Amino acid sequence: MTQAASSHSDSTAFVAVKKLTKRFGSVVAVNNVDLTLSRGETLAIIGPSAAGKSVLMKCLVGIYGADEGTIYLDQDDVSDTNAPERPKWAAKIGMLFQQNALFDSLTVWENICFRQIELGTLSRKAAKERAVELLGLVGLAQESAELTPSDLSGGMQKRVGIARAISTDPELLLLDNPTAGLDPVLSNHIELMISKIATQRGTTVISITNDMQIARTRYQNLMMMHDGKVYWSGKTDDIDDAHNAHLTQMLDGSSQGPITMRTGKREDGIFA
Ligand SMILES: Nc1ncnc2c1ncn2[C@@H]1O[C@H](COP(=O)(O)OP(=O)(O)OP(=O)(O)O)[C@@H](O)[C@H]1O
Repeated sequence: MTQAASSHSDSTAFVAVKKLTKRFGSVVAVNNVDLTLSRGETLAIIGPSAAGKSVLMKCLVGIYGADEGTIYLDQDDVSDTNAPERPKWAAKIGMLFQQNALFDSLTVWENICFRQIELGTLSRKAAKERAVELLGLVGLAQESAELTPSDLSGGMQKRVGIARAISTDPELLLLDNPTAGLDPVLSNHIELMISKIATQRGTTVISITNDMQIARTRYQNLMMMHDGKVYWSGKTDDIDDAHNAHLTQMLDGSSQGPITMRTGKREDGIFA
């Protein structure tokens, strides 16, 4: 994935982020971040609060443009929000937002196929059929289709959000904390479902999580962010006990600032 771990050159990369920086006033939310992923690869992004994880994801989906650096998706330059290639990518990216971003005034099925209804790419009848099919895929009963988000539990809302994110059969799936606030059993269930979707459809998945165990077991690659920077990135298979202990400490805040990982991959000059 990232330069340290990928065996692919940038010309074959599906996601290629180079020296990306995004500021809000004096806050450097994303600071000189590099990220390279091949098509069909999965990546977990972990890091403490305000690390820049969500802002990075919002740059990828096109909500924010790059202040510096570039974002290429399948070799299309989408660094700016108004890049000519951006509209094409709107349909090729599915995203689950941190708070699900479901519309309370719409039914579950209308939420799931919101985009298709708005753009008129599906009739309402076809959209409902598609939504019901997706409900089955995320493990919800078809009777849920006529409910509204406020009728659903947090876990069910997450599933509806994921169903909406995959409703266009996206090439790139971005998930901002798909298991936040859920109990471990449900978290595991949802992550298993995401792995299956990615494998069956060949989808490239980038997911933010606060759970090291899930990151290590369900994703091929891991990137740790802190203060807008990448502090570690590599294959999850390469994470040994020492990495795991240090990364977990950074994640839960019990380690302050830069740490030395003798066995770690050098990234951003932090690890020796
Ligand atoms: N729209 C915005 N305007 C101003 N500052 C912002 C905006 N969005 C994010 N930030 C700031 O950018 C920094 C990174 O925020 P981000 O949401 O990416 O963090 P995060 O790693 O996703 O954290 P969390 O896990 O708590 O969601 C934070 O300092 C945040 O306050």
